[in-house]
Amino acid sequence: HSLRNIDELCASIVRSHRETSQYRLEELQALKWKVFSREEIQAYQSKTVDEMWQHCAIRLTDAVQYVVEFAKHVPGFRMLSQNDQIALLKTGSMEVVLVRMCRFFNTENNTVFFDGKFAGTEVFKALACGDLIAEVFEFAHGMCALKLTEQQLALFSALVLINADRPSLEDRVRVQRVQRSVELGLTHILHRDK
Ligand SMILES: COc1ccc2c(n1)CCN(C(=O)[C@H]1C[C@@H](CC(=O)O)C1)[C@H]2C(=O)Nc1cc(F)c2c(c1)C=CC2(C)C
Repeated sequence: HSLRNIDELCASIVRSHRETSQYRLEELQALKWKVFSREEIQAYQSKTVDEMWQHCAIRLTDAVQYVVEFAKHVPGFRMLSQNDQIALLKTGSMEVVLVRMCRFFNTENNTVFFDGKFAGTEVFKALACGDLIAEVFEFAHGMCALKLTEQQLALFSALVLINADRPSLEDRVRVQRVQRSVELGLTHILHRDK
C-alpha cells in the first residue's frame, strides 16, 4: 500500500460517510436543546409496547438503510461476494447505527435525537426494556467521550463493518485483506490528526 492509496482510501470512506449521514452535524447542533414537553413524553409513555417498537423500528430501519449505502461506497466492500456483503451488513449495520448515534447524542442532558427532538431514556419507557435503552445511552456516552472527528468516525465505522471475524463468511481471507486496508486508513487518520 503506497501512501497515495491509503490517502485515496480514506478520502473515499470519508466522502461516503458524509454523503450517507442522514443529518449534518450543524443541523443537529441547532436542535441540540430541543427537548420534549411533559405532554409529549406522556404521549410516548402511554403507547403500547408494539406501537412504540413499531415507531422505533421504522426509524432504525431508516438509519440502517443509510449504513447500507455507506458500505456500498467503501472501497473493497463491493469486491466481496454478495453473500459476504450481506453477512457483514446483517451483523454489522446495527453496530454502525449505534456508533453513528453518538453524533445525535447530547451528553450534557443525556438525550438522544428521536423524532426530531432530543429524548431522555424516560421517552422510551413504553418499550419495557430499560436495560437495553440504558446500554444504548451508555454506549453513546462512551463514543462521545472518544471525541472522534467526522473523518475518524468514518474510518471507524468502516472498520466496524468490515470485520473478518463475523460469522458465516465465505471468503474470510478476502474480507481480512479489505479490513487490513481500512485499519491502515484509520491508523493513518489517527496519526495525521495528532
Ligand atoms: C444514526 O444515528 C441515529 C440516531 C438517531 C436517529 C437516527 N439515527 C435515525 C433518525 N432518527 C429519527 O428519530 C428520525 C427523525 C425523523 C423524524 C423527523 O425528521 O422529525 C425520524 C433517530 C432515531 O431513530 N433515534 C432513535 C431510535 C431508536 F429506536 C432508539 C433511540 C434513538 C434510542 C434508543 C432506541 C429505542 C434504540
